[in-house]
Parts: sequence; C-alpha cells; structure tokens
Amino acid sequence: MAIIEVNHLTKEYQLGHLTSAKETALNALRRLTFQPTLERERFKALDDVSFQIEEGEVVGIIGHNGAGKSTLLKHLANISKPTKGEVIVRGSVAPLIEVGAGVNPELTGRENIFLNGAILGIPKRVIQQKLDEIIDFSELEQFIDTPVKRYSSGMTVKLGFSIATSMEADILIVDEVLAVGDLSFQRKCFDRMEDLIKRQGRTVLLVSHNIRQIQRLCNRVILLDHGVIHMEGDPQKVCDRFYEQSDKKIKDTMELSSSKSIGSGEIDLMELYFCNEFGKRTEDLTYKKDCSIHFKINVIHEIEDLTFGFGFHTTDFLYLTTHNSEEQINIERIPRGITEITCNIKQLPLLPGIYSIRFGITSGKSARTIFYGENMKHFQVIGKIPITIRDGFFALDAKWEQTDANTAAI
Ligand SMILES: Nc1ncnc2c1ncn2[C@@H]1O[C@H](COP(=O)(O)OP(=O)(O)OP(=O)(O)O)[C@@H](O)[C@H]1O
Repeated sequence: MAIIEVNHLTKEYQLGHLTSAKETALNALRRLTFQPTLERERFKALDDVSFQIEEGEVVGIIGHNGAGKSTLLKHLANISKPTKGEVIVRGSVAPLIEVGAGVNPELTGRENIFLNGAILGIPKRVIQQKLDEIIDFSELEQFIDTPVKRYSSGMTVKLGFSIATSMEADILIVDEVLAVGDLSFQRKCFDRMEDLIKRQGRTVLLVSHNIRQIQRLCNRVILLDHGVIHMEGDPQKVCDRFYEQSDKKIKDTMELSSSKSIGSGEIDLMELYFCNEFGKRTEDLTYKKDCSIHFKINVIHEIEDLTFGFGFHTTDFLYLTTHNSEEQINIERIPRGITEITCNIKQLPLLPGIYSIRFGITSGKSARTIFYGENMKHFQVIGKIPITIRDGFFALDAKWEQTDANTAAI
C-alpha cells in the first residue's frame, strides 16, 4: 500500500480583500435586504491533483513560483486542509516547511528538540540519546539554551533541519531548506540528505528551485504548473521539460525588454537577425551548427575607417565573448544608405540557453564610438546535450589523448 496517497486534491484560496468602503456598505445593504453578498474571487492553488508515493521513494516537486509546491507540502504535512479531495499519509512525518516551521520561537533550541520528538511520538529516552548529535549537527552548542526567537533565520533553519533529519520519521518533507544557511552548512545538509536517502532508504519529498539537486537526489519528479501536475516521472525527462519551460519564459519576457544603445547619430541599426546553416532566417540557433548574424544599418552620413564588432552576453550581462578579435571587421568606407554586414559563425559553441547580443561600431584609430548597444537581440540556442554539461556557456572543441604511459612506476 502506498505510504502517501493524494486523491483529487483541490485547494482554493480567496483573492484580494473586500476593503473598499463602498463594497462593505453594499454588502451591509444586501444583507439587510436578504440579497446574496458580494463574493471575493476564488482561485485554485491546487486543482485536482492525484498521485501516490511508495515507501522509500524520493520525490522531487518542481515548478515556477506560485505553482503550488508549498501548498501541496502543507497538505501532506497536515498543516492545511483540502477544499476538495483527500490526502492519506500512512506514517509519521517530519516536516521542514518554511523557515522555522515546526520550531516554537518561545522555547529554547533544546526544548524544541524535545517538543518535536514528542510530537512524533519518540520516547524521551531516545531523544536524550540523540540530543548531542542533533546539537552538534546544528552548530548551535553555544545558543542551544537561548529562546529560538533570538536566533537568526539561518540559525532557526539549522535547528529545524537537524531535528527533522534526526528524528527518524517515516517520511521527511523538505521545502527549499537546502538553499538556506551558509554554504558549508548547505553542503552538510545535502550530504545528510544523500545519506538518509541512499543508506537509510527514507521516504522523502523535496521541493527545490535547485533543479540540479533535485535531479541528483530524487528517483521521481513531479512538475507542477498553475496548480496541476504538468508532468511526472523520470527526473531527467521532467527536469528537461522544466528547463524548456523556463527558457521559453525568459525568452518571452526578454522580448519585451528594451535594449540600451548610444550613438553619434551617423549610423542607425535598423535590423538584427539570424540565419541558420542553410541561410534561412531563424529565431533559434542550434548548438554546434553554423549560423550567421546580420546587421542591417542605415548610414546617414558617409563615414570612413569603420570597425564593426559584436559579442554575446548572458541575460544578466555576463560578457561571454570580447568584440575585438575575430568578431570584428574593418571597412574602409560605407556610402550613405542601407547596408547589411554579416558575420558567419562556424559550429556555434554556445550551449543551449538564452543569450543576448551587443554590437558596436567605431571609427578611426581613436575608436570614436559611432554606435554601441547591449541587449540588442535575445536569442535561444537549442540542441541536445548531455545533462552533465548543463552548466557553463561554451563547449570547447577539445580532444584528450594519453601522451605518456609510464608503466615502470607501478
Ligand atoms: N494562505 C494563502 N492565501 C491566499 N493565497 C495563497 C495562500 N498561500 C498560497 N497562496 C497562493 O497560492 C499559489 C501557490 O502558492 P505556493 O506557495 O504553493 O507556490 P510555490 O509553488 O510553493 O511557489 P514558490 O516557488 O514561490 O515558493 C500562489 O499563487 C500563492 O500566492
């Protein structure tokens, strides 16, 4: 029998408040005249969600902000009640939801350890045995007899995590906590989670925006989108879908963002577009395929000795290429009117993701700026790459070889 069963779970919240004096007065009048009052708009944070989790499974829940992840965990931890549907949990739950959840601010760290143990039905004697280890892991020896309300949020999470992961509940529910606290503590938490999962075979539900962590720790992933299960199953496939969704979202919002440019007024950039390896206009470039970038300019005054350059940058302005080497071209003279300058790129080395372009034109040895713009055009690089090279921006065209084999040393 599944350890967790979620059947047609729906959670509705009410949107906004009836705060305006007019609305309040109108409702009073309606009540007096026995008419129905104005209702606040309702919306579904979870909409008919069903799934099951077997004992020993490690399930990741991912999705964009507001997708319903925390709401779902709160129902599993019995902190929230469904509007419709049911949640069946066959075992004890150690929830680590929201900073400090499960931790009472009025009590000291030590008292909280006993309180949490008692809630999970763990005998005092057993908690006593675990006490040193919990305090040691939390790195809070000095403050363990201080009320938690005097702790920083990072300290509260350290305490909460140490308690939740030491109590040996059947199910551990963790919301985003691995991203809190200092880096060395995050590392420790991650190692402990791996230990709980791999060595102890605990059932774990994990919410995180750190998709890499989810992929590494979980054997199943649920992708939530606007309160419904968008996809569920193999971590790599589901996380790939999430990356695709995120890339598209960034691209959609990017197209609305404006570019920044300065210029002397002698030249205008009229159009910037890409072509694929077959010379066809495209919005998306493909990793490791040839492509070209086309700059259509309007020369208002004839200028001599021009240098054109461009570079790629990330959407948060990390420059990935300089624009003073191969990305440059010198042109002696361009007449007035519309001209197109094209740069051909062999086997685009940018890894799949969203990028943008900066573009500049200078004149003469002094490199007088004629035009310079950043964020001129956002584009997506697509292509299949192994999941292991998801981070970084470039793939080097490199080959390994063994250049020396010294067998004598063995
Ligand atoms: N108590 C509440 N009252 C009203 N709306 C709420 C309440 N709690 C959550 N919501 C709304 O429900 C939706 C889902 O919220 P939830 O916190 O579950 O999302 P999430 O996927 O965990 O998001 P995030 O990644 O930002 O933490 C959001 O639109 C949120 O504003």
